[in-house]
Amino acid sequence: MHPSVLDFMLARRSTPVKDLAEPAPSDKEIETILTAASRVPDHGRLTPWRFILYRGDARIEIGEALAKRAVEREGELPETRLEQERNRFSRAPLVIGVVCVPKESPTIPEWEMFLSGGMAAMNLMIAANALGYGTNLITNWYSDDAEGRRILGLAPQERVVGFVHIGSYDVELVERPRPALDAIVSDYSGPWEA
Ligand SMILES: Cc1cc2nc3c(=O)[nH]c(=O)nc-3n(C[C@H](O)[C@H](O)[C@H](O)COP(=O)(O)O)c2cc1C
Repeated sequence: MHPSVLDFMLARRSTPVKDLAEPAPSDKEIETILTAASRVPDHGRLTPWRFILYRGDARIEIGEALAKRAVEREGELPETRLEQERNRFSRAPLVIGVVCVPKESPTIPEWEMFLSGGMAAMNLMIAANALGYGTNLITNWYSDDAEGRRILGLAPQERVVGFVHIGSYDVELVERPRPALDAIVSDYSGPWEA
């Protein structure tokens, strides 16, 4: 591995969505980002994912629809909350939805298709970061809601891997605690026993 890739991986972190601003990646950069995102392990070459670009006015229309859906689910809501829902997809200049598209397979479990989707999302973020953009993957309530997914353009059988918010930023990224390796790594010590 090139040392700069390792340095990047050892320091990478997400950018808070509130700090993601214009300019968004250009069309050419988006193509590069999505080419990298498509280059991931994929058991059986099923391509069990796709990408949806949310940009421009579409983000405003989605916000209105999500605010309406939030009221359907929860009843009357304060204006501050409605404003939060309206802004969900317009806070960052570009949001890319990573969508898992389960494929029929006699041998490959759906679980592995989701894992491949997660890898696509990670590659997508790394590529955007390598081009100098900040990223943050969000799922939120609308990923868990069939009508929310429909509003966002997903078919009934599809699921959200994550909505990757992307933009430029000029803030210092604050580090967060990371797990200590000795808490999560061990040598194999035989079959599990309860
Ligand atoms: C599958 C998944 C879903 C997430 N959904 C949300 C979310 O809905 N809202 C949120 O504030 N953060 C969410 N996060 C966390 C953000 O991505 C968070 O900023 C990120 O994990 C920060 O860690 P990092 O700096 O190591 O990238 C989610 C993370 C994952 C992996």
